[in-house]
Amino acid sequence: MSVLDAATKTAGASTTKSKKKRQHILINGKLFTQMQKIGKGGSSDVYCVQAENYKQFALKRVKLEDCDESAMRGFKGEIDLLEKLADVDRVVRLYDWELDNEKQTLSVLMEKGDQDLNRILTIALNGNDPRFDPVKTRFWWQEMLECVQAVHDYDIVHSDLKPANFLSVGGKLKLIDFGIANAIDVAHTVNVHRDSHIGTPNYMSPESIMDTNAPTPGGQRTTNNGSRCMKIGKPSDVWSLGCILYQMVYGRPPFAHIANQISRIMAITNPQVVIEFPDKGVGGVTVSSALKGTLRRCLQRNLQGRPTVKQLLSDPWLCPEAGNAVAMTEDLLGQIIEKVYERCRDSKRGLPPPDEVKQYPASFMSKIRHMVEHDGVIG
Ligand SMILES: Nc1ncnc2c1ncn2[C@@H]1O[C@H](COP(=O)(O)OP(=O)(O)OP(=O)(O)O)[C@@H](O)[C@H]1O
Repeated sequence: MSVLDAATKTAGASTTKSKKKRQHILINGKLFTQMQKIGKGGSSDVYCVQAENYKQFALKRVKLEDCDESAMRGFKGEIDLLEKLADVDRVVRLYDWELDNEKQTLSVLMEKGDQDLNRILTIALNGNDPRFDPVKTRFWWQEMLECVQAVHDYDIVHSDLKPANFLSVGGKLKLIDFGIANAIDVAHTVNVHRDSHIGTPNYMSPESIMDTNAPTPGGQRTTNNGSRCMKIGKPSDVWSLGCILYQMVYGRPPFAHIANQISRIMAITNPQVVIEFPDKGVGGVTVSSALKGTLRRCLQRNLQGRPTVKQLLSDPWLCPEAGNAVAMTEDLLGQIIEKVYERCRDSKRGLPPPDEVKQYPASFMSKIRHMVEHDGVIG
């Protein structure tokens, strides 16, 4: 669209007819009043619309003019997925959709959310005195995990997890934008088409960046229509979740400090580039060992080593910690007592002197923290 077109479309130069068109929309015969624009994606605009009963919905309008066949398949795939997930509480509800061949638009009517997580994080991180808040972070982390677990239960990999794709609906997070998600087939790995409008690589896993157009040892190839495909599995979603958690803690995703996009992409896939996990988060707030452990495990380039979302939901970091304390299990306490008992029974060394005993608490605590941070297990 030319600058003039754009100016006359949005300025008062529109006719009554076009004004009416903008304000009232029919979707499969049902009338809606178009309100304000509430979001914008790479391929769509999202509006708040009101039904005749005053109920509000979100309407995603996708312009199909410049879409090729594979992009069309992608949009259709998204609708199929949303229909399949209609009863999943953690996925934004699809109410209706309509393809207008004449106007070349796809309209998708959905449950309306309040704001996306990107907006929530931007406000929190750009405020006057931004500080990493473990309580809020734990809340959002659990919410995100519940969302992703809900789709993983259906063997669906979202594959484009980023803060903007989590929507807060009445204080509860829900997933949106299944544009490049796909059902997982055998071996929990799928080749997923990713079209040309890739945005930021900040949340993309190393394996999703690698070009898998070359045949793999497993013999899987990508599409034969020349489109670029990637190998994606549930662990890719876990990496992306780790990037979002990292952003909440340290103020930016792990590779966002690398300004050049190509260098950033190369850093994500290069195992020599080590991810730093500083002891202090945004505003100098201490980052617990358990949290660093969770981050480390999600952000492993070796995807087999990453925890599942189910494991993350019972991860030590989600268990409340008080200050410098660590979570204790019966098994772990048993191991500690046994170690002390063995030491006391060592006739060659004799009973431990008081100075040695005084060091036990600090020494055991540091070992437990190391176990939590590096192995994600206690006991
Ligand atoms: N149901 C909804 N309720 C409220 N806001 C929404 C809703 N769906 C989308 N949005 C807003 O619109 C933005 C874009 O939506 P969406 O991610 O679905 O579009 P897209 O064109 O598929 O984007 P992308 O370029 O990420 O593929 C979202 O980040 C969100 O802010």
